Amino acid sequence: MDLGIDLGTANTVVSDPRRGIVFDEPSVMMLAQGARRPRVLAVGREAADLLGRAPSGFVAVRPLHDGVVTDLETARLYLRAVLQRAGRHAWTPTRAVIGVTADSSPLENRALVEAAEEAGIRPVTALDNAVAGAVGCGLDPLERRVHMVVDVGGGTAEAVAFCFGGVLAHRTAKVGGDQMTVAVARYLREQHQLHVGELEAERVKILAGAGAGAGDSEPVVVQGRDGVSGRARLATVPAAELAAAVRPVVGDVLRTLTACLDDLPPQGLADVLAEGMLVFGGGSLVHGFADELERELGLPVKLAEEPLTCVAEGAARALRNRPLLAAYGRG
Ligand SMILES: Nc1ncnc2c1ncn2[C@@H]1O[C@H](COP(=O)(O)OP(=O)(O)OP(=O)(O)O)[C@@H](O)[C@H]1O
Repeated sequence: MDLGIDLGTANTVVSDPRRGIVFDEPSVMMLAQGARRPRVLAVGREAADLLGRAPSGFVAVRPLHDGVVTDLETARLYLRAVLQRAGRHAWTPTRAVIGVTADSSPLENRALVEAAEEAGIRPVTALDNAVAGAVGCGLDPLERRVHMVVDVGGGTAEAVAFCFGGVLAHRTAKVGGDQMTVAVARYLREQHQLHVGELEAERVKILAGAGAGAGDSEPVVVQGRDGVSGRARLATVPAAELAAAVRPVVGDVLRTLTACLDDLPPQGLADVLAEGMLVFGGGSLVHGFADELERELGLPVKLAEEPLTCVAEGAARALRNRPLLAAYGRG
């Protein structure tokens, strides 16, 4: 079995070149703390549904923190449970490419590869999320022309420029979709005197993004608690207002992109100015994101067709591209 794995801080996506996307759920698992070793009770969406209502003795754990594995045993248990849910039997020989962040260290990559090997995957190759996403969108990272891609995840945004088998420049901002959620909640509190929880703020942010094609003033109905009376209340907020609320976070991403562009040699910059940049990851779906980048940077910005799954799809496709893995593989 061949698999491409995008093990993100927020979501895990697994792609099988023959069957398509076989797992696409939140990166969380619920464990029962047994006398000897922890037992996996639920993984992905089922585990996320238990958050905040798990009985005592159950603990929710995430396999990654800030994009890297911090506990080998947790990562191994998690990957094994995900593979089982993805339809892999314990005896099925499985090889995989797993996405990693561009600024992860060799030690951090080694930890992820080891966890995957212990979960029964062999061989495992780590590949930059940016390169995998580019492959998933049909770009060829081995050609001589420089491509630049931007992956906006939950807690980080990464800009990477590459060509001919090597990375020319990469920059990371420690902000992403989760900071946009926080910005939406703060905006509603300050401008509409409406207190909303994190889940409602995220729902509203996603809904506003989904209406992006329907015009700037498509309103979104928000449910919260009135800041003065404390009673439940609804508010109707135009999507454009929510785009304005997340603009400071988009500004942080923009500064990172500008720095990455500044790092490029003149001919590389010329390639990017002519071709534009490709954006993907959940955070890139927020209302007005690609338009704002295009306006501020003055170059074409293209949103991936499948921004949430292109990294896993590209990783799966890369498995059959030996020259690509030889050039960009990281462990
Ligand atoms: N349609 C949408 N509109 C706006 N934001 C969205 C949408 N879908 C997902 N997001 C946001 O995208 C973020 C998660 O993105 P993604 O799944 O790419 O992250 P990840 O790869 O797991 O994280 P990381 O790259 O930080 O490890 C969350 O903040 C989520 O709220």
